[in-house]
Amino acid sequence: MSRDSNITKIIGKDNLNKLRATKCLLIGAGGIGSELLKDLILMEFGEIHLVDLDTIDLSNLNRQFLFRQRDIKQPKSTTAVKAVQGFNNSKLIPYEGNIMDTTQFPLHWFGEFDIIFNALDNLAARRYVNKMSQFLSIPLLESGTSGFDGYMQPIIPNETECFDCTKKETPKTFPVCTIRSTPSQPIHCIVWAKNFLFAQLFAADINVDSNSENKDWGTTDEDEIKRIKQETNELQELQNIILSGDNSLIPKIIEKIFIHDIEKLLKIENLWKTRTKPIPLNINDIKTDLTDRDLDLSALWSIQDQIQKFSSITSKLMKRMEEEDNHIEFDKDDKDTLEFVSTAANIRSHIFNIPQKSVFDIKQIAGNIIPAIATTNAIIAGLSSLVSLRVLSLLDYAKISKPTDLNMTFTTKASNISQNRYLSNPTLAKPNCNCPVCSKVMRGVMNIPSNIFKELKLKDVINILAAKYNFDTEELSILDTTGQRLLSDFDFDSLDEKTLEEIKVVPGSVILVTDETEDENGMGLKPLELYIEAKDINIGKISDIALPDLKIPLVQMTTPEEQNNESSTFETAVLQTNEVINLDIDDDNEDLKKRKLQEESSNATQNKRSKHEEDDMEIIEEDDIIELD
Ligand SMILES: Nc1ncnc2c1ncn2[C@@H]1O[C@H](COP(=O)(O)OP(=O)(O)OP(=O)(O)O)[C@@H](O)[C@H]1O
Ligand SMILES: [Zn+2]
Repeated sequence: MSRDSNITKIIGKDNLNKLRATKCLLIGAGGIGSELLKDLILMEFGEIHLVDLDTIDLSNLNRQFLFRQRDIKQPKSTTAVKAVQGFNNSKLIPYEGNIMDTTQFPLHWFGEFDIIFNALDNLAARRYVNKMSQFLSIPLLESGTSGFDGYMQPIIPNETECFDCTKKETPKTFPVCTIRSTPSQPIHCIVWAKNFLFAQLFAADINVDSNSENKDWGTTDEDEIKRIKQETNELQELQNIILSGDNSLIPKIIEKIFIHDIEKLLKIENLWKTRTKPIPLNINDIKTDLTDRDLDLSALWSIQDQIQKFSSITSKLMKRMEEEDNHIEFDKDDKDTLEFVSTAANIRSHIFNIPQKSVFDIKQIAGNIIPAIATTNAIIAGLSSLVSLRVLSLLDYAKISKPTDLNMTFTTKASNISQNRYLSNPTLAKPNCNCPVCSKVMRGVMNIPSNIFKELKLKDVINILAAKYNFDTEELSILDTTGQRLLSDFDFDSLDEKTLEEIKVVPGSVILVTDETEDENGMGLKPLELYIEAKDINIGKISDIALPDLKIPLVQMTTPEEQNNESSTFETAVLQTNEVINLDIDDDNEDLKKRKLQEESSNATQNKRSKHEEDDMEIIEEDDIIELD
């Protein structure tokens, strides 16, 4: 039986030829990406371009089956391509790089592909690729897994909902005061050990900004804020001990953080009115024994063992600081850094009467890991590759009459829909009319000759845009959505005389152009989002700038209720105008926190990163990072 007989049976000879002429982009060569690469090769896609920014880690080998021990530290994309050469008929092109790097991957590069597969592990890159697919109207197959959970969503620009049509959970954050003063769960102590103590002592360039007046401390208690600031300064002194390399000073570190700091905390009586008071370590428990002992990483150690291990690991890390340029990053796979964070967290837990955790458990939490399951990756990648045949209209017996006939898939557990089946696969929804990425704006590419970025002024751009789209220059607001900066509006024109180079509008920037003019019915022109591209011509002129030919429709700018609420006094009317402008800016920018996206209860993908409560402890899932403020 020939290699392609199965795929020929499924899609037919003609369609196989079309597939062989199809060029696809696969982003991510990790868990899902390895599976997808194998699937796409076996299906015989014509060209597969594979992008990944990372190198191979030991912890990848259990599921990223294309990699072997000898490949550790090698780039994922090139290694994956080498691994499949033996059974490959497709043209494979690997790239080492960040897909968001506009120099390596400019917009027109994305434009070469017929279809894009996302096999990523973070929100920022997923959102970015979603935007690129929207700008260029290229179908995107989005996917993700977390343990036994997973989802796969085809996105057909302008026809079906995009990745940003539903609100995604933002990273979990903890108030500073919980972490620094009143921990009550193991995770609080782990965050303290990793993000404050370890970062301060070993990652020398991480500067905790203790004096920032605008910082949200999570408390208004002046004494407590003062204490946190002072403690931060003292931590810097501890860093000097680490840098001195003198391990006879290790007991001083222990005394400071596990006795003196706790005693200071106890003096803030307000904190302990409703909480159990912490009990500082006993000075007699602090002994200098720097022997490096092997302890069971999945067991709970006694407090004496924790203190002993903390001392010996600190001594080891002090030595490494000399060898590693005074800078060590926390890495869950670096046993020394993991054991430092584990012992520091557990000693703090002991002091605050919080259950301790094994090093193994802390590795999961501090590394934000839900163990990845190879089978889930295989299922999701399989569905993604299979559905791509329907997206490309190559599956004659399952033809679609419209893109919303396509199905997405998610695991039932991730959606809470029904407990009786593993997968749910509803058809796709239409774009959410409030989506800041796919619905609320028109979109296009502005091509500017590369030589004129240093002479083209923002004012010139405003005039060019106004002439092309009939905008009112007096009412135009321009926002750099990449950097979240207002560049110009009716009462802010100080950048108008600056050149694009000066205001850092560069190839790859995305600007949002809004004409604030409204007619008596609250209607105005739909905002326009423009991707800035550099045109490589010899000596380009302003007249060589190319803008998309778009007919910009009128949309409702102010709702009738907002109009009715308009105040009669001048002062409040001005306030309201400002408010409307701010809301517009927020609305049209996915990353600003005040998004007013309506949550679509029918769509379950938003629940896909559920939060487990386990042993009174929160486990932070895949994309979540622990942020402190
Ligand atoms: N901006 C990006 N550009 C290119 N590749 C990216 C980008 N962001 C993430 N990736 C890649 O996407 C892949 C995601 O794979 P996966 O979820 O299996 O993560 P992993 O890092 O391999 O494993 P784990 O995080 O579970 O240890 C990774 O190989 C990662 O390097
Ligand atoms: Zn959308």
